[in-house]
Formats: sequence, structure tokens, C-alpha cells
Amino acid sequence: MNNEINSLFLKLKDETLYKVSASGNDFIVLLNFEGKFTPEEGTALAKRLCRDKFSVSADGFILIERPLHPQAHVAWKFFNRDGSIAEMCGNGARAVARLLYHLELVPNPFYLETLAGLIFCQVKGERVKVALGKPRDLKLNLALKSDYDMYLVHFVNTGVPHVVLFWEDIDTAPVEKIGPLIRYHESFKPAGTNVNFLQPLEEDGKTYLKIRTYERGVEAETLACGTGACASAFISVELGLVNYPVSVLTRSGELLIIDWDEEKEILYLEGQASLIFKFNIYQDALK
Ligand SMILES: N[C@@H](CCC[C@H](N)C(=O)O)C(=O)O
Repeated sequence: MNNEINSLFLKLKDETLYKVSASGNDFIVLLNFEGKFTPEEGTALAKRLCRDKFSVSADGFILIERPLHPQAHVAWKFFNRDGSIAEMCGNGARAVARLLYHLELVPNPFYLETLAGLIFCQVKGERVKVALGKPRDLKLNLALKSDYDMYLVHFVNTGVPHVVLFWEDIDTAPVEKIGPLIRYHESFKPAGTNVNFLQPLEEDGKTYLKIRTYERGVEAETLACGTGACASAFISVELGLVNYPVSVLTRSGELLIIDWDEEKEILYLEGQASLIFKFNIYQDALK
């Protein structure tokens, strides 16, 4: 273990890292254009650096790399804070887009290569819009049985898997109790799923969605989840509860706007993205 940490630190000590956030979903970013860090080292760094209190703290860790696809300007490997690789992250894409444009490493707009395909990213000042691919595997009205209860849920994959369930009073929803039951439910094995609790609310005659998300790989509620907001908007429109563009109010208090391109069958996610700081680490951050 000590040898592993020593050699990781030697590779990392002179590298600049970046902390970015999109609507309260926060990420550590490392530029890896030369392929200096392997995916296994990415996993180790995610597990170490994302720890609260003992290290930098974040929901995820991102390696920025050279793309393989000829249309892409840049590629990434996205790691959840537990070190698992995720195919896509909506808020991560927005935060990274703002950072890479700020560093003058990409044009605007540009394409990001992910395991879920090419993601169109457009920076608009402090706001960023990304286009997720076509939602897939939609399943409405699934009855899920747990040991004591039954839940009526909906499922869709917006780059990563999402369950959506409606809850009467979202502020008191037992997200940390029911979230893990559904996240690990037999029906979603082996990949598992993220779990979104949703309450449609009205303001000035318009319906918006209040959301709380239990995230796979973070294994806790996060302050916002972009692909989760998209999945929730998509399902709510399918159920006839709202119309595009859909406003989604996240746990952080920030609003995400979800829109739909009927012709291309693409979901758009837009909201605030912030550059927090750039830094080097001391060895203790990896211990
Ligand atoms: N927070 C993200 C989703 C990140 C991946 C997710 N935890 C998973 O493993 O499926 C977002 O903004 O979309």
C-alpha cells in the first residue's frame, strides 16, 4: 500500500489538478493527454482524493484524455468517488466543458468523447449546455418489492441508469434509506442504478420538478445529478405531467433546464458550472 501511494504521489506531485462544480455536484479534474495515468491509477486516485475531511473531497474524479473518435475534441474517463467508472455524467460534462474552454483547450462548442458516446458541449458564460444521447430502455410503472414495502418506479438510461419515483413530500423523503434498497435491487443487477425522488410542484401556473438523487458510486445523496434530472424530466413528460423545457430544482437550490430536440431525439441539460480552484497535492492527501 505504501509503495503504491509513494509511486502515485511521485507521478502526481508536479501535476496541476482542478476542482470544479456544476450545481453542487463536484469533481476533481486531471489533464492526462499523454496517458501518464492508467485507468487503474484513475480508480486509486478517485478513491483517495475524493475522501471528505482526509483529502480534497468530491463526488467524482475525471481524467481528460486525447479522443479516438475523429469528430471529438477531447475525451474523458469518469470515475465515481468509490473508484468505479461511469459511462456518463451530465454535471461532470458541464463542469469540464467550462474548465477546458477557460484553459483554451477546446473550441466552443465542442464534442466530448465518453463511454456513452459523443457529447455536444456549449459554454455560455458561466452556464453550460450539454446534449445527452437518446434516452434508452424506458420502462414505466415497474412494481418493485423490497422486504417490507412495494414501490411504483420508472426507469430510463440517459447515459447511466436511473430509476425515478414520485414522492409526496420530497423534503422528508427517506432518500438514504430507500435509495440503497432500489440502487441494489435484484431488477437492476448487475449494473445497479441511480435513484431519483421527484415531486412536481406549481409556480405561476407552471409545473416544475423538485428532485433528490441517491447516486450510484457516491453511495449517498448528492446535491445535483444532471443525467438524473434529464431522466426525471423525460419520464415526467412521458407521463404527461410536464412539458419541455422542464425546470428541475436540485437539492443545492440550483435550477437545471432540460429540453428536447424532437427531430434528433436528443435531451439537452443546461445550468450553472463553476471553476473552484487549481492545486497541487501533498502526499498526505493520498494516505
Ligand atoms: N452525477 C452525475 C452522474 C454520475 C455517474 C453516476 N453516479 C453513475 O455511476 O451512474 C450526473 O450529473 O449525471
